Amino acid sequence: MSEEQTSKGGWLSRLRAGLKKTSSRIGDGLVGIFTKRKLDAETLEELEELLIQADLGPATAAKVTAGLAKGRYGQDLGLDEIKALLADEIAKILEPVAQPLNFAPAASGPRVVVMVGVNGTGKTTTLGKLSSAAVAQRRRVLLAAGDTFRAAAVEQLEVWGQRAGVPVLKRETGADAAGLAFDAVERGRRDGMDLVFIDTAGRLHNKAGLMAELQKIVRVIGKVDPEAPHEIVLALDATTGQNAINQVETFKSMVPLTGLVLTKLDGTAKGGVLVALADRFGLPVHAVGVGEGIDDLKPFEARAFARALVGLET
Ligand SMILES: Nc1nc2c(ncn2[C@@H]2O[C@H](COP(=O)(O)OP(=O)(O)OP(=O)(O)O)[C@@H](O)[C@H]2O)c(=O)[nH]1
Repeated sequence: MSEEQTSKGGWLSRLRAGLKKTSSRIGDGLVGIFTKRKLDAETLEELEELLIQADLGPATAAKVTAGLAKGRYGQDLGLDEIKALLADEIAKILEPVAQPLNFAPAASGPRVVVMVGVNGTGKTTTLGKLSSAAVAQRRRVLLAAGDTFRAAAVEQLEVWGQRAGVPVLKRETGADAAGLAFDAVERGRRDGMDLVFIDTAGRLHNKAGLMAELQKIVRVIGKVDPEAPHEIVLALDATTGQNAINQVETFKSMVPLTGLVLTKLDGTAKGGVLVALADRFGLPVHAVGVGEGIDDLKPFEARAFARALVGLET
């Protein structure tokens, strides 16, 4: 087995292990619904309810159930067939959004990526992991510690910078985050970086304060490079389940989001929320986090995720 296959196998088994709580919930539910029963109105209703409980949300659960039932009404299907059909329906929703973050520089200069999200969703960790992945692809990365409010957040980003082997631009606690972002983009251009990753604070005194700060960061970056920021990525914590939907709505109303990352998929029973997010917003899902380590973030793969979600082996 090649090194890539080994690491991919490792990654897939970690994804499966991470999604175990979600997949057990779905798998056990399916056993209860389909053992010795046909695909009829009652079983389909129970399936839809199960998918809602697994955080797919009502609209997506209805869509998946209808897709699965189409042309199969009244049939007697085995459990593995049901799982495979379910995975196919889910993969159909996920495929269009499975788009890895582009690590190539933009035509206008370094690709500027601003990471936004509520406190503790994994912004800093994700940027550390993304930096490491980009370095592995021989990209030159600059990290900017835009959460200037918390000294601990800056320190944490510095630790990640050391681990990934990339420089970290920081300022004293309380410094203007937009000013720091401006400097980071300028320095990134001057130093010939491929990527400038900008961390931001998740919570200010209130929503209006956060909105003003994020909008200022975006505006100021645009003064250095009118095309920037090229990406505004929202980090979402999968353990919050349906609340992730509200977070997308909130951040979308503040800044033009270009993509999502979903963290903490390890050990949550709410992994199905990713399907709801994909269906509802259609925003690219760049990566999923399945642990706290540097290698625990991988480009999101629709089919592998869908099959792991329903508890299929491969
Ligand atoms: N289990 C698990 N933990 C994660 C994952 N991603 C991040 N974490 C942990 O979640 C916690 C919060 O992550 P941070 O990266 O500090 O989150 P943040 O959004 O930057 O938070 P603030 O700095 O408070 O704004 C840390 O303890 C991380 O190790 C993941 O995929 N799985």
